[in-house]
Amino acid sequence: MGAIRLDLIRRYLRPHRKVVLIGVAALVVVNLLSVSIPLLVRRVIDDLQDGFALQDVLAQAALIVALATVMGAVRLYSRMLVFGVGRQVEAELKQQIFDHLLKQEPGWVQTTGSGEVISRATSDVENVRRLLGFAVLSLTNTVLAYALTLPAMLSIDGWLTLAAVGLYPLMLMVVRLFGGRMMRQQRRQQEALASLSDLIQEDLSGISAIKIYGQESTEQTAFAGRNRIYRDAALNLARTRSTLFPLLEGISSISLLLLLALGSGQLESGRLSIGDLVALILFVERLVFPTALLGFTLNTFQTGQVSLERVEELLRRRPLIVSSASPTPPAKPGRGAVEARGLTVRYPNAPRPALVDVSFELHPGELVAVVGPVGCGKTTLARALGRMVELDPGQLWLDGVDITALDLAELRGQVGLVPQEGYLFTASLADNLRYGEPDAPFERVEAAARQARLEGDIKGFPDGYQTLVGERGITLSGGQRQRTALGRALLVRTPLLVLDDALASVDNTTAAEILRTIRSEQANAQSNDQGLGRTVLMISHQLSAAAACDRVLVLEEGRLVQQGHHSELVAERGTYRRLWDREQATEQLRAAG
Ligand SMILES: Nc1ncnc2c1ncn2[C@@H]1O[C@H](COP(=O)(O)OP(=O)(O)OP(=O)(O)O)[C@@H](O)[C@H]1O
Repeated sequence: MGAIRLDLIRRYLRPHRKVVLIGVAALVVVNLLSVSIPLLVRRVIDDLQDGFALQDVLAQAALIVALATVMGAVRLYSRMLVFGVGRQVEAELKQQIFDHLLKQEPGWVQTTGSGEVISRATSDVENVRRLLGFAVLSLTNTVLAYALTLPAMLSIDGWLTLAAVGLYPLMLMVVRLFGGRMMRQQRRQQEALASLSDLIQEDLSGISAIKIYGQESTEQTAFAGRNRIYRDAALNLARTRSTLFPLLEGISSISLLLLLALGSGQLESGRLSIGDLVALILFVERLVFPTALLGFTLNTFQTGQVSLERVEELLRRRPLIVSSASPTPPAKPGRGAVEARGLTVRYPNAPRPALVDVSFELHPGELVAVVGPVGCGKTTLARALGRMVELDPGQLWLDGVDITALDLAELRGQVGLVPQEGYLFTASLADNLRYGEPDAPFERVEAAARQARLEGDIKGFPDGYQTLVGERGITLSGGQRQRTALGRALLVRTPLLVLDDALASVDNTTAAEILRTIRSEQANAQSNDQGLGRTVLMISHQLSAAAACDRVLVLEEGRLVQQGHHSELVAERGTYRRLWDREQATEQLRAAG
């Protein structure tokens, strides 16, 4: 058995120490009462040898019943207190883990696997609850039972006591022998369960891909493999448990038999009264349960320990992307001016950087496109602007402030990032649109929907803006989903808007209308003297969309290889011209065929 992390257990229990202490005090009372009852029974039985007095017997019996009732009530109270602490710690820990998960960068959750994270946040936390509730209660109870019962037994007969409990160390040896194995098996079972949950989650998210490629049977085989591993792990653990506990029961029964056999001899020789023997039997019986329970308790301790460490490991994980300790306030009002100087981004464990030495400027109110072959780093650039990937300081500035020096919440209030796959929460369409500003009035929700060309679609939905969307709501088309994500970003008036291929599923006419709206909004802001209008960086696979922008940045293999207006770039030899020629050829083929 690994070293018990008492420091961790103490730390978790510290905020509840008053309740735990009252619970333990109640257990002391329970055990004192529990020791006094066999002693009372002994007196009654021995008094009976001297003659039967109904009044006395009834009085003693009433006392025993009263004591047993009080004992039961106090035991119930102590259980409620200590189990309550376990539940309380469980609730606090779940909240702490959830808060902690929200602080992590998205890349970590993706690489760790959500099944693994969910398993730690649920089943591991439950094991911790059992450790702090059941295990602490029963271990304290066992210690108290021994501490109070053994002296009482020894005062009756030392040798008989030794004979009765002499086999109990053997019981502990058996527990120790099986303990390490059970701990390893428990860990394997938890890992297998996490891997099974990962697969279910992944397959549910990728169900369309599975169907399109007809890979149901491959996935079934993969599931069967992981399911088998989980089943075997669970069976191994069950096998160890089911060998251990009958062994413990057997040993305690032998103890009782030994006491009866040796005790009756002592009775005959007159060295022991009947009351003494009955009391000893009652005492040994009292110890059977806490000792047998010790097996369960140690088991719970072991699994709880494993889980406690897994939970601690999760809570120790420091997010890579954090606000600066003394953040610089953003420029107010924000103008959306961006400067990148030698921007280099490398994902953790990636063999080479996704962006290398990229330098450019975005002027306030500009509409700039980013194009380039697949995997050239376009999305990474979008993520860098929203600081969704870790950056070294001194590479990227927003309105003259290094973005790593900005408070994260402030930064995200300045940069609207619209990903290609807009996520919809299970909520009304209106609430999805106002997700970034939950208190935004309905007029702004309508305006955002109008700008994102979503209004017409909403009219066709059963409950209009109140239609439930997301996982449990109606299914939106890819284009509707994208336009909702765009509307959500447009509602929050960030000075910089980054569209990461956010119009890819929107038809060309609608995409052009949306761009025109953004353009006229920029122009209005400039002519109304409301500043220069928001700056827009638009990542696109379609060069025809880039042609309508003020400027185009061309990336290739993580480097900025060209920049300029579309008309300049098509006139140059280079990546842009190559991509443009290819797009034109594809268009012509499509028109011809
Ligand atoms: N989370 C990640 N961890 C490690 N490497 C990554 C991660 N995301 C992207 N990459 C790698 O970084 C490089 C740039 O990827 P990025 O997604 O920025 O390209 P992109 O130009 O947006 O591609 P596409 O046109 O396909 O959308 C690629 O080599 C990619 O494999």
